[in-house]
Amino acid sequence: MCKKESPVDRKIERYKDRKIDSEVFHLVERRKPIAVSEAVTRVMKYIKEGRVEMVSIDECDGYYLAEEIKADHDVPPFDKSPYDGFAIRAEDTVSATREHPVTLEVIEEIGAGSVAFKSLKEGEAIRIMTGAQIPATADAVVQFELTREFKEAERDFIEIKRSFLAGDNVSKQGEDTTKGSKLVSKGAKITPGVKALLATFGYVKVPVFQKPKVGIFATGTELLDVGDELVPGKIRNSNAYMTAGQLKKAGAEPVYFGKLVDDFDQCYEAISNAIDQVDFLITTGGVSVGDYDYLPAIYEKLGAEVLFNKVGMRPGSVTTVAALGDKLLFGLSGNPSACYVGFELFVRPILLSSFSYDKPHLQKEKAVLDADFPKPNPFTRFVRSRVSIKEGRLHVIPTGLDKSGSVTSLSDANALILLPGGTRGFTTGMDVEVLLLDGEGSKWPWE
Ligand SMILES: Nc1nc2c(c(=O)[nH]1)N[C@H]1C(S)=C(S)[C@@H](COP(=O)(O)OP(=O)(O)OC[C@H]3O[C@@H](n4cnc5c(N)ncnc54)[C@H](O)[C@@H]3O)O[C@H]1N2
Ligand code: MOO
Ligand SMILES: [Mg+2]
Repeated sequence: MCKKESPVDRKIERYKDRKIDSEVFHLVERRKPIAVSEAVTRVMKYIKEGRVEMVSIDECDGYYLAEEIKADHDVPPFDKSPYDGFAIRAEDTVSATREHPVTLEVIEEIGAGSVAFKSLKEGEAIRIMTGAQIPATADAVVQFELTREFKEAERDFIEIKRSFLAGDNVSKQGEDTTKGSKLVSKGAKITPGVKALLATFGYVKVPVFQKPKVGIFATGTELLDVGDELVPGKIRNSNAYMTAGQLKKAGAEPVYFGKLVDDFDQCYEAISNAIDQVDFLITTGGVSVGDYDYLPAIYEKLGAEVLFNKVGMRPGSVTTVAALGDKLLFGLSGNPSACYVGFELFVRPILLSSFSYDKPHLQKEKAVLDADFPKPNPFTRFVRSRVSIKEGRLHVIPTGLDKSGSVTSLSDANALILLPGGTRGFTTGMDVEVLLLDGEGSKWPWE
């Protein structure tokens, strides 16, 4: 029976070329950190426009438009009444005053959705409701409140005590938009307001970018399922659920493949089988330099090109991205805060770019720091934080323990304070940069 390779044997084999003399192996791989902006740039070289599909208007919320929306007719499509009242000929009211009102005979009544049969002659009015098409021969509308109605010999009349001009109280055809106008760009997120336009212009089916399928594996022998009881040495897998939530929020479809124990062969097998089933693959954990951190060796065996494996940032310095052909494999850190930040900085922008969304990166703003942050920042630091508006200014405060292993600082965070590498000693009241987790995004927030 052949002996199973130990993690140390495996490292010796992997690093044998990095020998500095005949005796000494570097069992710890030395990684050279690159700047966050450079790392994001390397990922963004892999942008591919997403596939287009038609979805029912009932199901299109949260998708991104794959085509611009253009008005194919005027809105409103006809002159219409903005009030409940009477459609009149303005010229009939020229002499109307409080003392000498004019009297008009009401010859027909129309509600919204109906069109008048009769045409107005001098001295006549048509009772009209809000939204109804203005009769061809009318040119103004008088609200009920400005008239006095009366009956005489079984006929209906109104009295008007002031004059009106042609066009008064008429919502003109095309006043909202005219046929041919560009209204919403390709790549826009479908919001309730966009849906109103889709419905207005008859989109029973909406052309959208398909949600990319993004596979998730959580690696770690210590991981329990959510429903498992805690046992010594183990923790529940939170990253898979967090990442799935981030994917859904970014408009992608998470495909959770489950958790993997730290065993090279099992991880390699599962990962290589999953790649063809998804557009992107995320793994969490196992990317650092530990004995059971197998992702680097798995990328090597897959023949994937590692775009980077060390970024000058905290948390998430070990975030690794590899490309297998044109498919990206995101090796996010196992530490929950590092995993979260790695997703927001590297995964989210390429997903949004595949929808032609023009602000795929987190939105950068300035905020007033509401707490001291004395720690030094050897690397660019992303502090999980909460922004709020106080007296018209954006304020920010960290949401909890600032360690990459912290999970509790994430629940309340709606921003990341961005502290440049090489700085220290931020104090209450200072201006800092923040990246908004729920903002509309930015084209490029990096220097
Ligand atoms: N000698 C060194 N050690 C470490 C370095 C280093 O440069 N030299 N980097 C540290 C940094 S920075 C980070 S971040 C972590 C990254 O570790 P991995 O990405 O390899 O992740 P694991 O080792 O698998 O786990 C780390 C941590 O996260 C917990 N974890 C893992 N998966 C999950 C999950 N799905 N849900 C919740 N928590 C999870 C795991 O139990 C560990 O506590 O490495 C440092 N070490
Ligand atoms: O990758 Mo680690 O998160 O920098 O702490
Ligand atoms: Mg590790």
